[in-house]
Amino acid sequence: MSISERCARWIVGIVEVNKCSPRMAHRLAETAEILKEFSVLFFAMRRVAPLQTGSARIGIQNPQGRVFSPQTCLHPLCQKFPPSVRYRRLFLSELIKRQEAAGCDPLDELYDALAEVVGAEESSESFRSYRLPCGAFVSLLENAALISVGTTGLVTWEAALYLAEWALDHPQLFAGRTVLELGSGVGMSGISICRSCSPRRFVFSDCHPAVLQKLRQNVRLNGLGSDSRPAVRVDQLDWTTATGEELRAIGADAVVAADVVFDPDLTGSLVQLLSKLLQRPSTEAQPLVLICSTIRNPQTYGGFKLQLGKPLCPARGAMKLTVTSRRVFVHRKGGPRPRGDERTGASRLSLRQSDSHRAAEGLQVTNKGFLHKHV
Ligand SMILES: C[S@@+](CC[C@H](N)C(=O)[O-])C[C@H]1O[C@@H](n2cnc3c(N)ncnc32)[C@H](O)[C@@H]1O
Repeated sequence: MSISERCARWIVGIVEVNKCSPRMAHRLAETAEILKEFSVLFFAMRRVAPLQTGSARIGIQNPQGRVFSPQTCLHPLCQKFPPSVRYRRLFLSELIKRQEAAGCDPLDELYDALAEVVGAEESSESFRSYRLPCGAFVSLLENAALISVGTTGLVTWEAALYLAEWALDHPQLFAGRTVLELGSGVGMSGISICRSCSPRRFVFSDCHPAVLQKLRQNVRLNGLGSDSRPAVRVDQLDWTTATGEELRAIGADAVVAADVVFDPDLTGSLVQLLSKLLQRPSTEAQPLVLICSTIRNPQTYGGFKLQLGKPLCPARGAMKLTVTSRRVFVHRKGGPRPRGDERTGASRLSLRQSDSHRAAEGLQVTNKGFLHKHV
């Protein structure tokens, strides 16, 4: 009997029981939630430690423990876009160890999968897949190291997840628009926006050749291209050299960027670029410009805002963008504050990473200055 047949049998069994047991219905719903959480953590290569709590919560010693594997290491997505060899090895060893310790017979398929990764060679790149709220995954080829070949652009940074999550909550700001992303890196925010916010056109951009190569690969892997909907392009665009003409030709109605404020030597050119993007005749609408940042060094970030204030004449405007360590909010100035449950709601892209409690901030940049709020 195949794993899926065995699982199906188990789930049917539970559903049968569930018909006459509210307690079981509650347990089934809890199990489904834990499995989803596991699947999200596994495919985004997050720490395997929650396996302990998760397995304790749904009881790894009984057949339920077996449902972890079809949602993770035995899921077809794991074949198509596998997480790193090292991660799979750790995950499988832990899963098998826990099942054995609980006196339960691990599935043969788990031993087979472990044997496969024990002998496999480690690579400097592997896939991370991020589950969108609609249930689909964005799968990205990323490097293992945060900095490699002289760039930070070969991994997804936390601000990209925040930006994606915020955009997914505000699709109306992107629907039908031409969106330009600056410093796209491996493409997480942009691909999520393309998949969930219905822009008309999306232009990814970066300056580094290795990043552009990986970005193009990821865009293709996620079914996007010049003929897709939205129509997508990947441009080489360097903040230090991009001209006003080049930017006007893109014709962006919205500009987004995640984690682009990290180097004090670059902030000047980034601010100049933003000014060029916002310089439009008074008859034309200003593009919406949203920058999402992780604040690692308050001096670097403060310097960015200081420079942003100078050429763009700081002024108070109509919208505030708020980023917390878990979620991003926008609300009209003087309008209703985000609801309490929105503030504390669980992150939909599972943003719990090592630096998730670091301060983060979102800015809306206008030609009159920027609007922001620290949290
Ligand atoms: C920290 S990474 C962020 C990548 C992605 N936005 C994310 O959050 O995952 C910074 C990105 O900015 C790009 N970058 C740095 N300097 C740049 C410049 N002068 N022009 C264009 N892109 C630049 C890097 O190549 C890199 O992809």
